[in-house]
Amino acid sequence: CYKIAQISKDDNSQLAVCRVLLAELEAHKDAWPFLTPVNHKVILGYRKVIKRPMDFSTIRRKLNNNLYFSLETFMGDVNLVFDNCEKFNEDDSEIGRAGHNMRKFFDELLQLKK
Ligand SMILES: Cn1cc(C(=O)NCCN2CCCC2)ccc1=O
Repeated sequence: CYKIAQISKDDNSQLAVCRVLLAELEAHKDAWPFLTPVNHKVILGYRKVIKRPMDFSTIRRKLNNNLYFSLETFMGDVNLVFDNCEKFNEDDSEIGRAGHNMRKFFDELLQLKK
């Protein structure tokens, strides 16, 4: 029984870390391109180019619906946001730079939480 309790406690503490990390990402000044899903009706070509769209509001919903089982699965979706951004935007563009800044910020957050 103790072992089962121990596993679930770790998951809960890991998920608590995910909530803190997501709140810090959402609060960053360069988070604006990533707060809501990219509107592919407005951003031409996005649906064709980006096979797995992801954004912070979707991550928030998945976290609230208990769809992340570990810090690793949460990190997979956060990195997907930044990988999509690099694929679709020039590095030397406002959104491209925001994506690089946010990825650096996230990597630094993870170092602190270790
Ligand atoms: C991540 N990403 C975002 C966009 C974008 O334009 N987002 C809308 C941003 N607007 C700001 C106020 C309302 C919405 C385009 C390409 C892309 O890769």
